[in-house]
Amino acid sequence: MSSSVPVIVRLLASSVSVAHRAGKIVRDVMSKGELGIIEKGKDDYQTEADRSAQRCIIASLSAQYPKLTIIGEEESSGNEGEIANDWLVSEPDKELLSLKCPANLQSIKEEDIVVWVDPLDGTSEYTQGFLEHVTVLIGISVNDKPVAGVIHQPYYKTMVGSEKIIGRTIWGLQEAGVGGFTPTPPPDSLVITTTRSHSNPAVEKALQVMNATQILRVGGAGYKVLLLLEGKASVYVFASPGCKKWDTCAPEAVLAAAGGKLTDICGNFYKYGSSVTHPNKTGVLAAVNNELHTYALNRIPQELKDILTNK
Ligand SMILES: Nc1ncnc2c1ncn2[C@@H]1O[C@H](COP(=O)(O)O)[C@@H](OP(=O)(O)O)[C@H]1O
Ligand SMILES: [Mg+2]
Ligand SMILES: [Mg+2]
Ligand SMILES: [Mg+2]
Repeated sequence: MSSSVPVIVRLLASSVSVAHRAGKIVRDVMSKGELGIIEKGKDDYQTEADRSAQRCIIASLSAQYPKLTIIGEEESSGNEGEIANDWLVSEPDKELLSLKCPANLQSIKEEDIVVWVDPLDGTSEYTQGFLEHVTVLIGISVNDKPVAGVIHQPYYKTMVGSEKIIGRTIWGLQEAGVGGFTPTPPPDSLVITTTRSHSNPAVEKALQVMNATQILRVGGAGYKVLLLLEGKASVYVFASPGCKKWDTCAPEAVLAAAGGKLTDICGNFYKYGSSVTHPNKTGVLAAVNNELHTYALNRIPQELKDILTNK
């Protein structure tokens, strides 16, 4: 049956299942307590959870979709050996298989798709115990544009009767919409979200000029976009390089499917083709709708935009 489902929809359904599995790996590494932290650069860490979750996601997706281009945040050491069988996920999420595929994506082939994987977004927060901020991100792009994405939150708790369910998976597909959560309108006053662990004077300058009633400093691009989707903040501002394509691909896709917009701080969209450079050098500006995006864009001083674009 699934072969009659367009590849974009199948891939999204598979990504939902595999993100769920990767989330369990993230929790298991934490409960074992051996994080295996490696410092990749200044304020830039990798743990056993980042490495293992990425292996699970890439092995599972490439086994089922061998012609995809998959780009993951973590470098592979090349001598990791066989992957555990229970890390290989092959069942797509059944409900998502019935999603209506937008007409322009129906005949897209595997080889036309670039997948951006952030196995653990919010690593600083993970190591410091801010576990709600942690997400697993799988972004699906076609012709440079994020068209679908998954944001999985491994530590989100829901009560179903007296039973506690851990983890949730939010997804979005261009034109088809979003799922896995209840979209909520933005707050009445301007609430901004930004980095918790990577601030600098340019980031602070861009926040000062916004005239916000509240600033929520949280970890991860995925979690910040979740705050937008759930009506806790209306704008995400990060006037600094540091985020990469794997940080923004899935969040941009889900936010766009919900009616929002994610660009750089000059208002330009990033491109997600296989040959682009990884850093989002000109920062991140995201909002729940076009009006708030334009408001924030106009407030950012030209001087800051010039610094980030090296003018
Ligand atoms: N100055 C910087 N150096 C390295 N990574 C940065 C960075 N600024 C942002 N990032 C990356 O962008 C993501 C969101 O950052 P933040 O939480 O500060 O908003 C994080 O992804 P990872 O946790 O997946 O590495 C973080 O590492
Ligand atoms: Mg990282
Ligand atoms: Mg990240
Ligand atoms: Mg990461």
